[in-house]
Amino acid sequence: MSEKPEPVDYTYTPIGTIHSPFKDIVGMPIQPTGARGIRGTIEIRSDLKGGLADLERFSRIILLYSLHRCTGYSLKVSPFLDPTPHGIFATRSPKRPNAIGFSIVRLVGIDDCTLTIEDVDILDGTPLLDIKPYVPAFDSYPDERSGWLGAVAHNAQHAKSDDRFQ
Ligand SMILES: C[S@@+](CC[C@H](N)C(=O)[O-])C[C@H]1O[C@@H](n2cnc3c(N)ncnc32)[C@H](O)[C@@H]1O
Repeated sequence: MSEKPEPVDYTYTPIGTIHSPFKDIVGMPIQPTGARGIRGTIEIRSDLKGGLADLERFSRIILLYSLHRCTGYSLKVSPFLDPTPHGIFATRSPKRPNAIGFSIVRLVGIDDCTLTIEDVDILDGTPLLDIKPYVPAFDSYPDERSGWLGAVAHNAQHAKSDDRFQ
């Protein structure tokens, strides 16, 4: 019988900090589609500046960040867009076993270690873990099934967060 591997803990050091107009997790956009044109900035650590080379030629970037104001989680949640509970991994709810957020934002410009971005659904002061270029040829599958979100995803354009994940 093969032995079950021991789970390993990983530690990540943030590569920078995301700044946005949102100081409170309540009453803010729940996805970038509901934050069109809302501007923020990212301050990248100065020792990582060289890694920003060539990024300005991409109009969208993928941000992976720590949802640092969340503590704890439930395996079933009633997400913002549906009163019916769903398994946490079938939702984008912020309270998760590993509270990692994912947003595809517009890259407006880069000045030294400061990135200006738009379509920001992220709290001010959020620690940034990684940036990847958004590549439609890699990352877009518009004809795939969207589960329970298929019928309601468009509501994210207007929905605002409440206190259910505080
Ligand atoms: C529904 S989550 C979606 C985030 C991301 N677009 C995703 O899909 O992973 C967005 C909500 O998380 C909350 N939030 C944003 N930044 C956060 C942070 N740093 N810590 C805790 N909650 C945060 C806000 O209430 C926001 O409306």
